[in-house]
Amino acid sequence: MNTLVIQNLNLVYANQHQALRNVNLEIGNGMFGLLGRNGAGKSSLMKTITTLQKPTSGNILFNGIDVVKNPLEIKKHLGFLPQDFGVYPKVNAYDLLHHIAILKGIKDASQSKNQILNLLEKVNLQEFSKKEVHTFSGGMKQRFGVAQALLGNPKIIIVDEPTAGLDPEERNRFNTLLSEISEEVIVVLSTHLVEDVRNLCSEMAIMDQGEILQKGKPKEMLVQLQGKIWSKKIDKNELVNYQSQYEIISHQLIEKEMHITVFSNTAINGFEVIKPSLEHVYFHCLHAKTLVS
Ligand SMILES: Nc1ncnc2c1ncn2[C@@H]1O[C@H](COP(=O)(O)OP(=O)(O)OP(=O)(O)O)[C@@H](O)[C@H]1O
Repeated sequence: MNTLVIQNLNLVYANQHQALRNVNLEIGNGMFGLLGRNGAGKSSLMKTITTLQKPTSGNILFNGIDVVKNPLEIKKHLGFLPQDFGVYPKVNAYDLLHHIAILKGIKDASQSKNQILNLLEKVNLQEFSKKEVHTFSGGMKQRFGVAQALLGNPKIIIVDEPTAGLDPEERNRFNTLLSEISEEVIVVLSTHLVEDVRNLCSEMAIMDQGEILQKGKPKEMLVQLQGKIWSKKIDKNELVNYQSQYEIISHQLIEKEMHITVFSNTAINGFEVIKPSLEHVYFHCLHAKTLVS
């Protein structure tokens, strides 16, 4: 079992913007979802875990070793799929993986060749090994990104917003691949898509303005909202009125009719109770934060 322990992590950028505020997390093998809107601090946390940048204070322990002091300890076990995965133009998939294998310290030529061929098969790109990577579709590039992240048999894989820009079919294929590889390694998935977390992750954290607002198992978070989510169809002109009275966690126009979803510990006249979803957990969590601050 691998472990990633993050303790009291703070990050203040040179312009004095505090991107991480006292972050504490414990992550084991499997898929961990880090959910937050744009600017929440997810990439800042990912880059700090991968040691691309140093935190202002706090600790990161990978399998018990302090990686801020010993960055190599995580780097040699790390696969990283960053948000903007740049590729060199005019280089085919096989050659680019070969180049990355050398950068990762895989020196043995036959070992490198075997790994590359296996990985191309795993991500279903074996037919395209001689095709230039910059000509790949978005989904193919992301799968190529997974292949490069898996080179060298990492114990921890960090993926930052991996499904942005993928069509639904590519997203499904990509997500299936991620969940297959997560059984024996840690996969940290940063995303603003609740759906990806719901489908894939057994543990999650919700982040906003550099802080972890809530963490745990999605299933348990859903149980906590049982019997507290209420829905009603209203006239859209009444929305402001309802907003002043209730904690509206979402409103949606469905076939020109306004449906509101409200958090309430007790029954509300005229509303029907509905089954909580992870979207409700997320929006309630963000809303509760706005009420406190
Ligand atoms: N190098 C930097 N210097 C100063 N501020 C930064 C730097 N990088 C990020 N920020 C700021 O820190 C905050 C968190 O950014 P970060 O990229 O970590 O968020 P995010 O959750 O990954 O969002 P996104 O999905 O949009 O990338 C933002 O307000 C951003 O503008």
